[in-house]
Amino acid sequence: MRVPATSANLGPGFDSFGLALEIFDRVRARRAGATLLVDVVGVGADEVPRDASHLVVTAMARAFAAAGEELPAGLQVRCENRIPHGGGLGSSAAAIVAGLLLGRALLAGGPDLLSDAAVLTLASGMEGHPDNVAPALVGGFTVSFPQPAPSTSSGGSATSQAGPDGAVGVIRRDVHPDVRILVFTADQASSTHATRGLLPASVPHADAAANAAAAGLLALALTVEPRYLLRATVDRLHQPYRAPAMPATAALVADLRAAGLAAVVSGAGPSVIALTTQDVDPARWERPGFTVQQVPVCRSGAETTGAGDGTTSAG
Ligand SMILES: Nc1ncnc2c1ncn2[C@@H]1O[C@H](COP(=O)(O)OP(=O)(O)OP(=O)(O)O)[C@@H](O)[C@H]1O
Ligand SMILES: N[C@@H](CCO)C(=O)O
Repeated sequence: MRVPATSANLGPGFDSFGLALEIFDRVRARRAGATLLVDVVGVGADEVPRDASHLVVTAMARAFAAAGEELPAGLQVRCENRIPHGGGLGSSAAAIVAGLLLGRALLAGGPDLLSDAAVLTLASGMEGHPDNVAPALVGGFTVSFPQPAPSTSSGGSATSQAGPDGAVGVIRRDVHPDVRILVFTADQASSTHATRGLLPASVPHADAAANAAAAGLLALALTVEPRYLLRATVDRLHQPYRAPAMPATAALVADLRAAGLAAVVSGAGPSVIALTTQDVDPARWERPGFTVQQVPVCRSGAETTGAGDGTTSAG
């Protein structure tokens, strides 16, 4: 199967907004032999485990467990990775989504046992937030939100909290065709877990209000009114608190914004994306520590292709 990179938050949409990008990890799995074999090539190959603790395998096991089954002992998994690990481009979400979808595909009657909605909720639970896994699954621009539990949905409002099962909903839209995405991939890695620890437990009301206004505007700017992109990508909830841990990222975002480009920290950083309708030469923005390229939005999300021989692949 092939799963896209994703950029989460997009400035003000902390833990909710996400965008799928045409940079792909490709993963294959098949029932074979009597033991688990994990083969990894590409980005991060020297750093990830080759046993059942590999994130793709963990997610496959989670899909089997959700169907009341155990992961088969004999399994071959091959990962060809292009999404940088710890870069803020959704590598862990891609691994989780790949594992859950491959696990479902290898289960007899998998799609009946595990709906797409169930996969989204399982993936969000594993990742800890839905904003990367949602676009990795469905592509495009996504807004994720807590779903009220079915038992409480009648009369529920848009402000309902997540149900007891932590169910997640998603709305997907195509990005306006004039919007181009520049991706500044950082050479350095940064742990999302660590940089979430930099965020305060509470924020000033004025900052929350500013983010609410920007997030609403951004949903419109990305889909119908791109001229508002710069104003819509102001964030006061996470980027200021993370800036001291990634000064080069903060400086790049500031420089791009000063030039009129709607730049934001990608996910938890340290990579950066800029959203623009201008015809920008990426070479003009080359910086030490970053690789810059224009990347199309991935409209399709994760794609699975069964080989019909017990092999399931994405990509
Ligand atoms: N393809 C993969 N295979 C196995 N493990 C992976 C894979 N991708 C990510 N991981 C695990 O997830 C960690 C990175 O996750 P983390 O959430 O910190 O960063 P990210 O997902 O790249 O960035 P962000 O969540 O900000 O978009 C890696 O260090 C590794 O342990
Ligand atoms: N919303 C998450 C995204 C991580 O990719 C965060 O900013 O921590």
